[in-house]
Amino acid sequence: MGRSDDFESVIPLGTMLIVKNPVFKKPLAKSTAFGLIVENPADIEFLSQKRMDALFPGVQWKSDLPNESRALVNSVFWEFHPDQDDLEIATKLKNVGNKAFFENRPTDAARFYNVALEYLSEEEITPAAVSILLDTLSNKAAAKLGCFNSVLICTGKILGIKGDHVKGIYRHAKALIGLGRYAEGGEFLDEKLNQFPSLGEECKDIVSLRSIIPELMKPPGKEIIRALLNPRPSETRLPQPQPPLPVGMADRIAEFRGPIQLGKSKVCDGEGIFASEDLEVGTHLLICTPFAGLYVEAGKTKEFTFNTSPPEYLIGSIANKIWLDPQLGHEFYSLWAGPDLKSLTMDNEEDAKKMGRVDIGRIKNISKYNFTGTLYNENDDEDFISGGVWIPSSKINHSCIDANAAYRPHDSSLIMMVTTFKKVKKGEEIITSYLDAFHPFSARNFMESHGFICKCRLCELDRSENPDVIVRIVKLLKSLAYDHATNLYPFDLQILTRDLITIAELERLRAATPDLNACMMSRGVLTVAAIVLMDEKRYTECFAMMQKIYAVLVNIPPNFMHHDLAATVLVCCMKMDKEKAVLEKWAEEVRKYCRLYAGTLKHVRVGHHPTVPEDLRKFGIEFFTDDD
Ligand SMILES: C[S@@+](CC[C@H](N)C(=O)[O-])C[C@H]1O[C@@H](n2cnc3c(N)ncnc32)[C@H](O)[C@@H]1O
Repeated sequence: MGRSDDFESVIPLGTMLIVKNPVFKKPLAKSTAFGLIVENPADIEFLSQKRMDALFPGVQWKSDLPNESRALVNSVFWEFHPDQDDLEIATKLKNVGNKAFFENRPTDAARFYNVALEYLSEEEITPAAVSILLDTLSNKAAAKLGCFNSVLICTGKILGIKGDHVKGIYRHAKALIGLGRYAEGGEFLDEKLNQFPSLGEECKDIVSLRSIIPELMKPPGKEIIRALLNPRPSETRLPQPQPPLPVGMADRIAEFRGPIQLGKSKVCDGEGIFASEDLEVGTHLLICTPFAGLYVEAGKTKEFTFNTSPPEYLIGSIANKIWLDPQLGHEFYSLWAGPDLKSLTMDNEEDAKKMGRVDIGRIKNISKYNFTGTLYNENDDEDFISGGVWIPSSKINHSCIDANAAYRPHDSSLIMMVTTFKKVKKGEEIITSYLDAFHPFSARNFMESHGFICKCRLCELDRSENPDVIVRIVKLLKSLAYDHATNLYPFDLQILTRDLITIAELERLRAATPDLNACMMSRGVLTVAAIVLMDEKRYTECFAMMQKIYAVLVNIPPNFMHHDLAATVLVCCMKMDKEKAVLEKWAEEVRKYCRLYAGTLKHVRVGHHPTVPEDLRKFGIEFFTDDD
């Protein structure tokens, strides 16, 4: 719980703990101090002195602190005096709970509120205690971030005592909305607003919550899609996160499911997601919030990882969430838990029981095999951390080269969007790429990262390739002049000629399967094709090489390069005076990747060819269309 130098961040002296499976160890390998650790939050039960007295009357606990020790620790710990009454104690615990909540420790907050509630009997409650009980329940409801079923229990109690409790009404409606029960949330608010007409005046938040419900019931609009896709700033020395969503927008984004359904996967033994109708390019399939996620700003990652690591943090959040709201376990444990654990299903009675409990081993596996996000580098405080586990998108399987949909988690809001980047036929499986295809075969080790052997066309070809050819490809790629450390190309005609011969050999080595020639996407080849040949005005050669790059590129989920490479082909076509139909075709490719990657055609201004719209006008083509 909390920081050890802040006495109110730990539970007060005299609180009893029932601890199952405690272990005396260091919390992290790098920690200097040992502590009594439990991995599973469900293995600790906190009992107030009051509840202990009620459960075990007359029992004298030998472990009471000796006076000399008490004098030593008095400045650090806190406890209740014997002359304090229940209401005072409950109030103090509630306030400490609030403090924990504001310090972003919602689970600690929930524990303090639980102990506070032990001092507030709901049966024989005095009028003075009503307000503190309502406050505590209401704050506990707010602390249960994302644990909406438990929130409804708290708010149900509040509204049973006081039907017009403003925060209770607001949090009840928020929980119904969080559970996707939008219509019910709307009806509930209408009923309350009718019953208590002054409510709208007292709480503008209730009125604005009511007003966004119709929007939540529709597919997301363009403004939301653009904000979610808003790219990371380019041209910065350090990786920068995407711009944050406009204030208040996250509340207006609903969980969204496009025309998809679950089914038995065609690429693995488990489940997958399938198109339930023919899908166009750019169809949004999913918008969802993470079950557990983490965003840490650049510059704060060292401080964050002092006490924990990102995987440990996620495992802890998931465990706490299921502990606070066991019903959430039903959804979470339906995810793939790796080759060594049998998948659980609610259809099986034994499984169903297990799905309401905190099972740390299973949580660890599920977090590992279903994690999406930036990889965290322990030594780099200047990079941000963004990642998590999203339940709906976790059902999507992988192919290095034949993907048809892209994952796009927004860096700081952690809202995930999945969108098709190819046409998909009804009944076809939705496939994404967990890792880009242009990583060499040796780096695409899915056994290590995800517990499976990828059998996509590219992996099968790489696997069956003569080892000498693989060694040759690696050697050829290394010999290209592009310098990865400086991002520079040491231009000289002789060097370029040598590189062109090397690239021609790379092409020949995969001549039978040009769309599987992923080394055409390496930085060395891309720099020669898209920058050096273009600068040299050798458009015919540039166009020919870009065609080969494009054959690979179209099968890879769109990233920051796609629109710029399409624009390179388009510029070559203009320079070569190709017919208008060809220019139209490539202009449409540029538009497609601008929309897919950034959600707006204006993205054409970012990259090496910002004047494409003006250049196209000379050929009678308008780049910007009415729908942007
Ligand atoms: C994020 S889950 C995908 C959904 C999963 N198939 C399920 O049943 O819930 C990732 C797991 O799916 C399986 N998987 C995904 N793509 C695969 C592929 N191309 N070949 C074999 N297994 C794959 C692996 O077991 C992997 O660890």
